[in-house]
Amino acid sequence: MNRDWIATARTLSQALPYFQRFVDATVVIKLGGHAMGSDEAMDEFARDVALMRQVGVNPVIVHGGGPMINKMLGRLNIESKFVNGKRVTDEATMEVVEMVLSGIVNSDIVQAISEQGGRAVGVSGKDSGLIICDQEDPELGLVGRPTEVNPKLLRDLAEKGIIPVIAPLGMGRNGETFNLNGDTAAGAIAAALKADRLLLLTDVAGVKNAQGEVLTELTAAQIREMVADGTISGGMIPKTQTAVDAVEGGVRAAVILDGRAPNACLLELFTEHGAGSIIRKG
Ligand SMILES: Nc1ncnc2c1ncn2[C@@H]1O[C@H](COP(=O)(O)OP(=O)(O)O)[C@@H](O)[C@H]1O
Ligand SMILES: CC(=O)N[C@@H](CCC(=O)OP(=O)(O)O)C(=O)O
Repeated sequence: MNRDWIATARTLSQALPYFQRFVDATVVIKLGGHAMGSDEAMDEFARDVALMRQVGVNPVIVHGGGPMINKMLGRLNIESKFVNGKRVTDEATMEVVEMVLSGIVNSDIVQAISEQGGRAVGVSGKDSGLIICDQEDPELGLVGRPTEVNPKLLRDLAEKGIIPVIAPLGMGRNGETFNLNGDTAAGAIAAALKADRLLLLTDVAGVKNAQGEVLTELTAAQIREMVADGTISGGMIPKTQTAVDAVEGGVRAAVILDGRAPNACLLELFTEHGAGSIIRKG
């Protein structure tokens, strides 16, 4: 018999204890815009998500789309400005953000999962009171800070085997639409669901120290120091902050990993190897 088939059967057999460990587990996956490099990467991600559902995991997808928003704002000659990894969002920018996140990125992910045989439904944090926000900081304009998350919709979907795909938007108390950083939205949802894992998929192998080495385990105290001394900067600031808030909010563990690596989610969940930087309650 072809040796490759033997290896495949063996791999499946070795995954059994991991499949058993994660049956009924809730795994919130944040797919960053930079991790959605190509159609092939998207298809592979979608296949991994469909497989997770097939073996009894409840995946909940929260996506970003920063690079796609930048591109559309560029086409419309609207300037992009970021403060500590968050987009300064005026009304014109908010319209474009909502259009790109809900209208393009969200539906692309839903379609990709459906093509792999998964049942996915696209929503935003504005649907069914999922994410209620206050303004985070007047300097950032219409950027929200989640104050209340109502995960009932997500539980109902999970019960029916449906995979929610969530655009990071929030609703203000007066009906305003807020732009949320994708990591922030994923962390708030993971905490509300008391998820077993929060996987933050990005375009680096993990959190790097000043020497450029990936740290496989990190504590909240280490992260605070690395943000203060500038070792962690830009988009990695909300990402690490999210990981800390999530584990302090009841998520078992958060992992920052390279979403462009082949089968990144499967590697992390179903093999001994693991991947990226893990943050546990410390
Ligand atoms: N200490 C660090 N370790 C790893 N990446 C870092 C660090 N500090 C800053 N970064 C930057 O953070 C980026 C990831 O954040 P971001 O671009 O917002 O990703 P995403 O679009 O996936 O949310 C990396 O590409 C890297 O340039
Ligand atoms: C407030 C804020 O910054 N919102 C983000 C939402 C998208 C996002 O988070 O995209 P990535 O995960 O791909 O970076 C933005 O406007 O770019």
